[in-house]
Amino acid sequence: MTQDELKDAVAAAALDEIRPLLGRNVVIGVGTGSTANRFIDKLATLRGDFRGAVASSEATAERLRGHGIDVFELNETGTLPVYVDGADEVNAHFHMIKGGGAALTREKIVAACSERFVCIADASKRVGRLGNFPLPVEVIPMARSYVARELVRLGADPVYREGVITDNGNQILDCYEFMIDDPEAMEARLNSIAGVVTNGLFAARGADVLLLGTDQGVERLTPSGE
Ligand SMILES: O=C(CO)[C@H](O)[C@H](O)COP(=O)(O)O
Repeated sequence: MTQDELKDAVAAAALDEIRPLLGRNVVIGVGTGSTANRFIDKLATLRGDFRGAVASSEATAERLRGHGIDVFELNETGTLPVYVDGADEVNAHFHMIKGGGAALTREKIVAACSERFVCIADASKRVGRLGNFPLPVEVIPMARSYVARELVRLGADPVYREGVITDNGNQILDCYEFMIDDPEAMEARLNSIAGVVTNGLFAARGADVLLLGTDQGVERLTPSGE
């Protein structure tokens, strides 16, 4: 199967995963990226079965609205039952690198506010150790050079993602050559650098369900193996 077919398969599986959670008053969290987009397109078929969605990016909000799905501000909704999103890498502990699409901050906020994180990913995203994919760090623009120097001190090779402004008006440094042995500790360490808004490690709050697209079908995996 092609990578696009695998993305389609996990998007369809996510629909089955969330269907029992839906209801007239239910608002769900929706992520960003090409896999999430496929999920959004399929979600449109369930439009009458739930109230609407909180989007993790302006692009996602626009796509949802394009399908006639109501988009809510997170401040209006309280805790969400489920958040569905892709990942750039995911390890055996369901820790992830995210933010390839520069939406990491809002993704982390919506994930934090959701009872369950359903990660949808094709098999190429599964890794033993996080870090082959360059780790994105969102920074306040005036702090970019300072944060880059701090990242070098930590062993990374940060590269400014030129021309990209996040939905929050900030900039992105992508950390190359940065293999991560302890994702939780590194997530906290990076967040302690002045000027860092968020980093793309989702470890303190990883995925609760991983729907992994493989040539043999979609595997449904949970940290406990249930
Ligand atoms: O974190 C993200 C966007 O900020 C995406 O979830 C991640 O980049 C995966 O994207 P795709 O589904 O296109 O491979």
